[in-house]
Amino acid sequence: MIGVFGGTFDPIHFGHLRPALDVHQALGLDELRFLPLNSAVHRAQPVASAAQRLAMVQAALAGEPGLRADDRELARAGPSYTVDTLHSLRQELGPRRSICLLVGGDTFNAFLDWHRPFDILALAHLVVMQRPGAAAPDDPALRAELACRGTRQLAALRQAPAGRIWIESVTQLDISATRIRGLFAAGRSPRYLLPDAVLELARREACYSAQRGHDAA
Ligand SMILES: Nc1ncnc2c1ncn2[C@@H]1O[C@H](COP(=O)(O)OP(=O)(O)OP(=O)(O)O)[C@@H](O)[C@H]1O
Ligand SMILES: O=C(O)c1ccc[n+]([C@@H]2O[C@H](COP(=O)([O-])O)[C@@H](O)[C@H]2O)c1
Repeated sequence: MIGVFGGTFDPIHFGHLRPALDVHQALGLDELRFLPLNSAVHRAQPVASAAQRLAMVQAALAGEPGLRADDRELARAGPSYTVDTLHSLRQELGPRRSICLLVGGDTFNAFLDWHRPFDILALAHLVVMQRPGAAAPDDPALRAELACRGTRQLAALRQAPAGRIWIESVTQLDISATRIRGLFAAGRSPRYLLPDAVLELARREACYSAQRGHDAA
């Protein structure tokens, strides 16, 4: 099984990395790929450049077997729709391999508003990185999908290439990229919220200096 974790990663931080490693280990994934988006379809555009965000993801994953960066969204012009990314991955991996799309709990709650969500579910399983003890989603349509597609059997994820929903309780770290950019912009250190190698790269490249930050507090 292959895991796919898309994000803005502006910058990548421990709130992405630890839950993703929890999922990697819990599901016994062969590989987990991190895909920085190019052009966001649902939020403000990133502050750091595509090359900088990719370099930060690569620095964060260096030396961790089974985790790697995948730059296919950056190589594709136009909006980074997840359905297009999964089509591209299917071409690479073939129709039978299980693909697990990792999403944070908050992101999952808005999943039915994504571009062609049911095509996404035809291409991949959804793995929701949930806060331990979190409530079920509010949206009745999403609850209905969860009721029929949800599984606690790993074999169900392995047997079908796509279409199931798995909820995984993960380490909860109250860290966001917005807060990290805010600390940079305020001239304060975000150390211990993200890997040192990412921090050094962000400093060296001045990715989030006060002048560049859109959302500096
Ligand atoms: N602390 C966290 N714990 C668990 N999941 C997270 C955490 N932060 C982000 N995620 C999830 O990681 C994915 C990518 O998130 P993203 O790159 O937008 O990071 P972010 O910190 O939320 O960024 P920003 O603050 O710029 O919105 C999303 O599915 C999101 O739900
Ligand atoms: O394809 C879509 O319609 C879509 C809508 C919202 C979010 N996504 C993807 O979800 C991932 C997490 O988004 P974000 O904003 O939390 O970084 C990222 O890979 C986005 O491209 C995708």
